[in-house]
Amino acid sequence: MNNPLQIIDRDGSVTYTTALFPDAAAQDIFRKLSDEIDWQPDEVKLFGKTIITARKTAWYGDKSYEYRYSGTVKKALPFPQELQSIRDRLLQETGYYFNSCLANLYHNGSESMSWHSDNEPVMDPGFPIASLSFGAQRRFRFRHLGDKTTETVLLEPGSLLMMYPPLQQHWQHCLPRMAAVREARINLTFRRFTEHR
Ligand SMILES: O=C(O)CCC(=O)C(=O)O
Ligand SMILES: [Fe+2]
Repeated sequence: MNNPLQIIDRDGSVTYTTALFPDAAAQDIFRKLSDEIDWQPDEVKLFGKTIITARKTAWYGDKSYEYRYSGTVKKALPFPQELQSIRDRLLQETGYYFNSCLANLYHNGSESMSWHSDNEPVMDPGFPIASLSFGAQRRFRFRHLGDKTTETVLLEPGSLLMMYPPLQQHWQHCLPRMAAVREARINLTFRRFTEHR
């Protein structure tokens, strides 16, 4: 693993590490996750209409946590084998034990994720979010809510992006479209769900 690069260092912090998983390992993980994850289209409610996204997602957790967003409720599935071993590796590398994971599948560069912060009340605000990338390389952007400063990072396959608190209170992020990208990308965001409510 290479040394982490500091992307943001105010109002929270972001570090980026290339090759947490080297090329061959990252490709192997991509194949396994393609098969293993229970990919489902996402339902997003916008202005009272339900929109089915092309991007697919799946949500995993230690317990069947319920996660409400955009007018829908999701129940976490138990961690499958490959995802479990990736979580073990993250614990070993970062010292953080993540009890949930949201997986995203972007079939090509036409699929994206718009500006948002991951500040849902059910997520532990004192815990970082770990984001892993496999498959196609995509740009990732941050925008400060106050002064609108932006930062851009290219997310390479096998890389690890760590977002530390209180980043989600001050910055938004997005995954823009990249029309030229033909290949699929898998993203895993490991999070800490609050158990006591
Ligand atoms: O695909 C990505 O890199 C980001 C996904 C994301 O921001 C999220 O799931 O909250
Ligand atoms: Fe996010």
